[in-house]
Amino acid sequence: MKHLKHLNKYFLKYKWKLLIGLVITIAARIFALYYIPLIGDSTDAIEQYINGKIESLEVLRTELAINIGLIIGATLIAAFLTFLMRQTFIVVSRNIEYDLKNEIYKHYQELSLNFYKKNRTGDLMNRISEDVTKVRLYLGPAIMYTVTTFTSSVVVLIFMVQAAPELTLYTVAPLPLLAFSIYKISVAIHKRSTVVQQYLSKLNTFTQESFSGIAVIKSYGMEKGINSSFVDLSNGSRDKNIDLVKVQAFFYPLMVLIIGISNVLVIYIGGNKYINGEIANIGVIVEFLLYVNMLTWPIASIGWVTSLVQQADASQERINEFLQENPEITNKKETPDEIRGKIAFKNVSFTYDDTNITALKNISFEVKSGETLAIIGKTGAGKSTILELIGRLYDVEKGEILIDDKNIEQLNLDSLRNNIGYVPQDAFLFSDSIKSNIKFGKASATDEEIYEAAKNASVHKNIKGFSKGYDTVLGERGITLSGGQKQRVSIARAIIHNPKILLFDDCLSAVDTETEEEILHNLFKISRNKTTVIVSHRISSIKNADKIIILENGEIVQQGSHSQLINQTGYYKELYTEQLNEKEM
Ligand SMILES: Nc1ncnc2c1ncn2[C@@H]1O[C@H](COP(=O)(O)OP(=O)(O)OP(=O)(O)O)[C@@H](O)[C@H]1O
Repeated sequence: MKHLKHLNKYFLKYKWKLLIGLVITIAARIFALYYIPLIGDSTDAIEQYINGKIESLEVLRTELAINIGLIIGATLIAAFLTFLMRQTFIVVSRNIEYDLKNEIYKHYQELSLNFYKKNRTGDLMNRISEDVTKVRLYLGPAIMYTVTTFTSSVVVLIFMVQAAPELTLYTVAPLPLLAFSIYKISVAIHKRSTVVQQYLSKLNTFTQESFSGIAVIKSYGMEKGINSSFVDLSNGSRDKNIDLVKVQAFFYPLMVLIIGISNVLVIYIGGNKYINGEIANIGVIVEFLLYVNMLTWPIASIGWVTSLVQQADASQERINEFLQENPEITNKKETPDEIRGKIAFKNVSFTYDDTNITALKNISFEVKSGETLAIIGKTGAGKSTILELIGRLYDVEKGEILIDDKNIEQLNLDSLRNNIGYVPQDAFLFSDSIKSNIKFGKASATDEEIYEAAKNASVHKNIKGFSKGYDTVLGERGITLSGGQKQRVSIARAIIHNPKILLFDDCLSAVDTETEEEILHNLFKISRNKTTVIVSHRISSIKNADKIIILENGEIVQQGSHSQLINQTGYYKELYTEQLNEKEM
């Protein structure tokens, strides 16, 4: 139970509703059980009439009519109170579920990129959905049934002991066995349903991947192979489901068996006692039969609830594990900073935690505010890493990164990030309209501003060509943009953000040289007062940069302007000659 302590703050938040729920539950159970003594009473009245103790049929009728009226009244009140009970406990559990999901989601958003690399997306999703659902079963049904079980048991036992103390002992004796057996079955059900769930996620991942990769599957003619893998997985899933059903099949027969035993005990022992005159009225036996049946579900639910609580505790442990994870990148300064855009790296070395790859070694350079820096180098040289470090997606362990001559870690994180427009290598667009995707860079942007940004990214004409224009929906529900179109929408998003620092990570690779020229020309105009860092493999994209650095295996091997570099032997000159020849061919 120790992990569930995390939820105490929510219990405190909803304490009044829970308290009201408790009072309503107690009242509901008292009214729900009230009909049993009345039935006992009515049976006694009939017995007394048969024995001649009540002489007139009229008196018997009146007594029965009063009892029936009371039973109907009590049942109606109990039904209404039960409705209110669910309205309090279950509604509180839904509210806490909502709060908990928000808490986890907010925390996920604060965690650093490293966290996302170390943990699989499926796992993150499971903890915020499946695990929270399990915790909700503890918050709602488990607590509600615990309260009802406790109240019902106390009320029933008081009624039973009052009517016949010794008979009570015999009749309730098998019930703990019922609770224990249900607990055992619930645990077995839980184990097997976990396996069923695992198979289900395997099946889901498999089908999702095969649908996403359908073009590859078809072009390689792999449909049959994929189909047989799916059948294998489905067979596994079916077998595990059958295993689960086998255990579930025990649940109700076991309950019926144990209730049966209790009923037999009531009739046998109660009957004997009545014959021996130890019990005065036959109504007591009728009452006991009803009590035993009333007790069965609450007692059985002890086992079920225990297993629910155990599952919830395990789930909460998984949730807490992520909630206790501290963001590696933290804001160390509360007051905002004005960013002008000067960037300097001083002997920066950087190693990725997860792969232990040293991506940058002793890197030093400086870009003045408003200047353009270009980075070029072979694949894996560390170019993207430099951009990620400027956006402080990671902190460096060796050396220092300065923005406007201040250590990047001492700047207000929001100010820094709000002043950066980052276009990553793989343009990511949301499954939403093109307009919303561009507006992501500036929520308050007007249509004119959106068109202007798209024009500067040379994608306006393409968008206008779609039948729904800027309202065209992208992604699974909509159209798929070409690689170059995606890159340009992503550039428009960065432009509309109007940041002080623009970071372009090889984001013109999928556009033709003519469009590239056009975009670069536009960028030159709009980035006059912005610092721009462009990563590219094409000399044409970077030749106008104020400074160019050439990276090799994480080290700067050359730096200078285009005119300086083409006159030096090295990678830059080789690439330039190669690309010049390609153009001429
Ligand atoms: N998120 C990451 N986690 C671990 N290692 C990484 C990560 N990103 C990059 N690396 C490693 O760091 C090195 C530098 O990668 P980086 O992406 O910076 O190179 P790049 O020059 O941008 O390459 P490309 O031109 O192919 O994009 C590579 O060896 C890469 O495998």
